[in-house]
Amino acid sequence: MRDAEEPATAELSRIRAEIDAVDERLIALLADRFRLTRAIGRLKVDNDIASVDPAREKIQIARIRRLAGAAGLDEDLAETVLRTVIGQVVVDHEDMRRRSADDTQDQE
Ligand SMILES: O=C(O)C(=O)C[C@]1(C(=O)O)C=C[C@@H](O)C=C1
Repeated sequence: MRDAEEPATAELSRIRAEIDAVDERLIALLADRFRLTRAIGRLKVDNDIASVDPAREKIQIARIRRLAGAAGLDEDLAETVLRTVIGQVVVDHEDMRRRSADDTQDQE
């Protein structure tokens, strides 16, 4: 029994190491995305542009669903992940807006 389990344990460890590497890439990509959305947030705050752009989001969701389908990934899952990320971006932009307004008030 023990001998039969060992290859499975080794395979489990090998796959988990691959998962850890993928997670590392995911985090790096997410950090890249937030660096870009922070730049957009700065532009939006400075030019008084709304944080949420529903038309843009509609295009993004349709695109991500298409990409997920082509990659054999559940389209609803892909949409949920993107909506979660975008939701957090909007929170981030609103924080930037609040901080910017506070700074302006402090200077008055
Ligand atoms: O493209 C923008 O205008 C953004 O603010 C970025 C972003 C996104 O995270 O992709 C976030 C909020 C908007 O509603 C749409 C898209």
